[in-house]
Parts: sequence; structure tokens; C-alpha cells
Amino acid sequence: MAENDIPSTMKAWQYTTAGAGLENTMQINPSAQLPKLKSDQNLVRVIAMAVNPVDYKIAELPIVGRLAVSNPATPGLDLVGRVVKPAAGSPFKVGQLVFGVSGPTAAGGAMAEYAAVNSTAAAPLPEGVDPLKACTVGIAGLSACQSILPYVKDGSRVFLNGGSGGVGTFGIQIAKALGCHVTTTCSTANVELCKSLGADEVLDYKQAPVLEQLKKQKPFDHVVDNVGSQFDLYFHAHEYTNPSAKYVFVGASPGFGFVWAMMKAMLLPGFLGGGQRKLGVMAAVPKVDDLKMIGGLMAEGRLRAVVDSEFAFVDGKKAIARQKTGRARGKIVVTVNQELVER
Ligand SMILES: NC(=O)C1=CN([C@@H]2O[C@H](COP(=O)(O)OP(=O)(O)OC[C@H]3O[C@@H](n4cnc5c(N)ncnc54)[C@H](OP(=O)(O)O)[C@@H]3O)[C@@H](O)[C@H]2O)C=CC1
Repeated sequence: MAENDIPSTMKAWQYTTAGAGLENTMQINPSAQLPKLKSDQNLVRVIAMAVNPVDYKIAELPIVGRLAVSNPATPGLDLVGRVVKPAAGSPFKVGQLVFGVSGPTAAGGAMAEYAAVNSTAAAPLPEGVDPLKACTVGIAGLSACQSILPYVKDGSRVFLNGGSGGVGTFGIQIAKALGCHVTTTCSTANVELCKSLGADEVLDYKQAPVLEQLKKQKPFDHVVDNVGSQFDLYFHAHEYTNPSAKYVFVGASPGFGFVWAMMKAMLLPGFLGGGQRKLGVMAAVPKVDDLKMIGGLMAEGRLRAVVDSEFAFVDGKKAIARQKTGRARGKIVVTVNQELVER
């Protein structure tokens, strides 16, 4: 597409009211303004996007949500698309297929025909990778990568709490690709999925309390919590981890319960049972190298994106509602313009 062919308006899902259910407040604006580009941002024509819990969590926080997003705001971060207007000095060319994360605010704007994408937040789509799978990598893939990669080595024993959701399905496969022994949790219906992704041990939380099951395992070197509200696992971590283990919360909710638990943890004399155990609360950061690593594993057939469901653009509300069930197996995709896939 030549630059002159870029329209001045686009179709985009938008909301102006924070603090209420996103699936009720968002509407398609048929003549939304194209995103205003910062100097390091590329304009990308979106082929497909994937939903994350943060999309509705930000929109539904009454005060923070209002401050965090532009007005009107377009939800969605993860995307795949074609660059139509590269930034000055951008590594991307017009027409190039890229996948990654849109910006610049928490409501990144991927649920639209065009999105602004920083050059440091996207990578070229690897040859042979299905764009509709690549759009799912974004925040979930980055979270999985950044909560595991810096802390493990070949042979590390890793416990991933929550293996069947967006982050967990990437996490199992990334940890296995790094040579780790992986134990994860899920409900009965998803045990086979987690095993098929390579998990060595799958603990069914419907069958018995996870803490009891963990105590029967050999101690773990690293823990990633993708569920977030189960503080008993954190407070008893010394009963199933090595003294130097790190415990990383991915699924931390910014509510009172979490703050309370953190304060209590800091004040406890035997914090996590002593040793050098450390706690981390992570926030995914767009990094080209991490995107390339995941894209490379996909191209080699060593990592598959698990797609829970696919919705047409007009069904954006259904995609958000599905994400809000908390029961998605892998990622939820919204197709925006599939005709752009042909190279
Ligand atoms: N800090 C950060 O930067 C990021 C934080 N997050 C947060 O991490 C969390 C996970 O995100 P994401 O994976 O995308 O969420 P999903 O909605 O995709 O996760 C859904 C999955 O969670 C599983 N699940 C629900 N309850 C439990 C439980 N008690 N034990 C084990 N598994 C459970 C479900 O599996 P089943 O049906 O088998 O129970 C389902 O498959 C969210 O809170 C999200 O906001 C996500 C990305 C980035």
C-alpha cells in the first residue's frame, strides 16, 4: 500500500467510559482517527490481534483506567500486520509482515484496522509461521519468556502454576525448550493439553489441593505463578522449593489482597522459610529479542501457539467476554483483515 492510499479514518473498537464491563462499553467506531504516531512508531495495518486479560482489566479500573488510556481508547495489544508507514530509521520496510505489541499506552489499540507499533516492540514474521498464530505471542509470550528465561538453566526444575491459559501454554513450551523439567497445574479438562505441550508433571487442581501435591514432588528451583490469587502456595513455598529459588508472580492482581499479602510476607520473620528465596512481580516488557526467540521456536516447529477461539472483527465483544471467563485454553484471536496475509 502506498502512503497516499492510507485512509484518514478507520474502523476501531473504542470505549470512552472506564470502570464498567468493557464488553458493554466498547463500540465499533466506523470513522475513528488513525493513531497519532510518535517518531519511533510504525503504522501497521492489522491482520489479526489477540486478547489479554489486561485489555479489560485496565478498562474496568475506574480511576487508573481513566488515567491510563486516551479518550476514546482502543483495547488490544498483541497483533500481526503489515507495515504501511515505517518510522524514520525503522528496521521495517513498507509491506513487511511483523508481529508483536502495539502502543503507546496500556490500551494499545490493536483492535482496529491500523495500529501504532514501536520498532522495539515488533519482529519480522518468520518464514513459515502462520500470522494468525503469531498474533498470539505478544504479551503472553513475552510474560512467559521473561518470567522463565533469566532464572533457569538446563535441568532446572520449574513449577508453573496455571499451564493452560495464554501465558501458561507459552511458558510450558519455553521452559521445555530451555531444557527444564516442568510441573504445571490445570483443571481436569486441560491435563492432556498441558501434557501435549511437553509438561513432565501435570497437577490437576480439581483432584487435590495443589500445595499437597507439590509437597510430594522433588523441590523446585523456580516458580512462576500465572494464577495469582493463591497466596498459600507463596507462603508455603519453602516447603516445596530449594533455598535459592525465585518465585515470580505473573498473574498478580493489583488489588488490596495482593498488597496485604506482600506486606505480610515482608514482615514475616521466616520470609518464605529463609534461605535466599526471592519474590518477583513481573510486568511484560516488549523486547525484540524475546519476540524473535519465540518466533524462531515456532518456525522450527518447537513451539505451537494454542488458539482457544477465533472471532471476526465485528464480534470483538464476544472475544472480550470469552477472555473474562478465565477459562480460555490458550489465546483468543480476533481477525481484522485476513486478505493482507498473502505475501
Ligand atoms: N504481569 C504481566 O505482565 C502479565 C500478567 N498477566 C496476568 O496473568 C494472569 C494469566 O494470564 P493469561 O494466561 O493470559 O490468562 P488466561 O485467562 O488465558 O488464563 C486462563 C487459564 O487459567 C487457568 N486457571 C484458572 N484458575 C486456575 C487455577 N486455580 N489453577 C490453575 N490454572 C487456573 C484456566 O485453566 P483451567 O480451565 O484448566 O483451570 C485457564 O486455562 C492474568 O491474571 C493476567 O492478567 C498476563 C500477562 C502479562
